[in-house]
Amino acid sequence: MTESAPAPSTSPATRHARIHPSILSADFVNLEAELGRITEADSVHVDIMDNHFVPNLTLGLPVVQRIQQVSPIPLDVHLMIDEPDRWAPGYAEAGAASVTFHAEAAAAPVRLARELRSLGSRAGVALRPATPVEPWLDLLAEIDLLLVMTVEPGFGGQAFLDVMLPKLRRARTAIDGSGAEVALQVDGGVTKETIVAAAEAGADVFVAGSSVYGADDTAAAITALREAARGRCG
Ligand SMILES: O=C(CO)[C@@H](O)[C@H](O)COP(=O)(O)O
Ligand SMILES: [Fe+2]
Repeated sequence: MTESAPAPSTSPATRHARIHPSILSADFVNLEAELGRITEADSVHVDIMDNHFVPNLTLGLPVVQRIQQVSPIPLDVHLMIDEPDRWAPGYAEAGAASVTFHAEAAAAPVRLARELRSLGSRAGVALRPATPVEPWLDLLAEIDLLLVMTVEPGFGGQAFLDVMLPKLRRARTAIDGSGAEVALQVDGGVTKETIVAAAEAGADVFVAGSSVYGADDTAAAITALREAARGRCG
């Protein structure tokens, strides 16, 4: 593992909110400076979109390799791409702390998760809003992160889908019951208001794009998110 942030905990007593700003809302022409605005964060969330799995195109492996070289904080890569079985291992080889692929796109998710772990990354599985979590609850031992999308993937700046809260609660109950160390991440529409309900539903890792990069004081925005979630995770 390359991540220096604390490992996720399944104990409510020790679980704490981790804030992962998404550079999807950053200025892509000034990425190094934009990374310097989020040094308070636990990880930087990097959204990879291929214009096939989602109707948007962002950046790819060469840019992530370069970000990895200059980033002061670990990389949390979110792959919104077809054929993750083929492409995801490259991001682990680049040194990403975690690599998350979509359940809907993976041909052999368990094999892929094992490969990512063998390359030194945490392995994450992401679920679109309409994808049930139940099939994954028997596979928690095979993954390190479960991402419950709280918007349809593809774009920043959308509203948080609070209809995802029951799914988060079911995932939290299963994670706690499994004994597996699996982080429960939410991504999409996270603000200092919506983070409260997400944390109370059991999420402990929070991706925030526009609510961090849209703020003049990004450090204060990160702190406000962490404070809003504090004591509510689990
Ligand atoms: O994966 C995605 C969008 O598909 C996200 O990571 C967005 O970047 C979140 O942006 P906000 O909803 O926080 O603005
Ligand atoms: Fe994302």
